[in-house]
Amino acid sequence: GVDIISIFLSEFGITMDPVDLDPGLSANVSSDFPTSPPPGTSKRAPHSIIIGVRKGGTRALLEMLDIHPEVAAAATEVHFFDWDENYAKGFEWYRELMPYSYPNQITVEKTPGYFTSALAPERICAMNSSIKLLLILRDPAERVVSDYTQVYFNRLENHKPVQAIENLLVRNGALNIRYKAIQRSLYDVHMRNWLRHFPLEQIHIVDGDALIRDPLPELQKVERFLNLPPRIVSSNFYFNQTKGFYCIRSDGRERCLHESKGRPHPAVNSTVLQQLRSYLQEHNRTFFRLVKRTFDWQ
Ligand SMILES: Nc1ncnc2c1ncn2[C@@H]1O[C@H](COP(=O)(O)OS(=O)(=O)O)[C@@H](OP(=O)(O)O)[C@H]1O
Repeated sequence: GVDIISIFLSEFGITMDPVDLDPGLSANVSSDFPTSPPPGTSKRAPHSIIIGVRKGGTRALLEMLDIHPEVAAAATEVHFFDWDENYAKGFEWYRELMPYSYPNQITVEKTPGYFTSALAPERICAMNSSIKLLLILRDPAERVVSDYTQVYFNRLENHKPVQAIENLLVRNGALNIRYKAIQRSLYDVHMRNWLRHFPLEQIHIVDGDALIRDPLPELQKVERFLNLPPRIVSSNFYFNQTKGFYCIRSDGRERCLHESKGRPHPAVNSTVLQQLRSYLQEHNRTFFRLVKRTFDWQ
């Protein structure tokens, strides 16, 4: 049940878990916003939430969706539904953190921790049971390595000791399935929790690997899901050779995501990686059945 998941998730890796630093874009975005709200705008509860997954490409998805003139994106991660101390501040506190938007716009926030939070689904459902949810997922084994890499760099920055990924993935010769990064990649476990509160049709899954290779088709699917008129076009994206990722061109400006997005991953011992992949395989299959769709995660 839900409690078992949360106990399981919180049991291991707390000490190595960073506050989720997500600086967003490297370009100066704040200068776009005037100090007083534009006439005719207001702060409104989100019409859609990007619920995760951590390291799935949530920042890229939000920034790319924000190209759309009818989208108003929250500037920072809010962590309202997954952090009890924020949830206790109440709904008005949450709404205040939303961007000013015009009546024809939809408000979108992203907090990657919602997907693996035991309580976020019922809390979001209590706010708005017909809200449209966006979930961006990538190959769950690759996600584990990305998660490790994020923690690794945060620890380096904070002058804390770091470990090789194999030391975290393996305990006493076996795969350490209690490692938090692995737990977060059990998409079937978390998805079940969401499907208890929302019908599958209300959760659109964005293929995070496809978004990296070619963002436009994934964004077009999101436009349709959100009933937005098609406004995002191929010239909104250009491949930056130095970064090795697509960057955004919009309103006459070009910008890439922050340098913490798209970091090189460490090489993982192939036997350990194989152990990880075979452990995830059964969970992936269950997940495909749950969402009535497959992904090329192998
Ligand atoms: N266009 C573009 N530019 C840069 N990075 C991109 C892009 N599209 C997707 N990604 C992938 O996004 C990964 C980070 O995911 P998140 O933003 O969800 O991370 S976080 O949970 O908010 O920390 C990040 O993971 P890493 O590669 O491990 O750094 C990227 O692979």
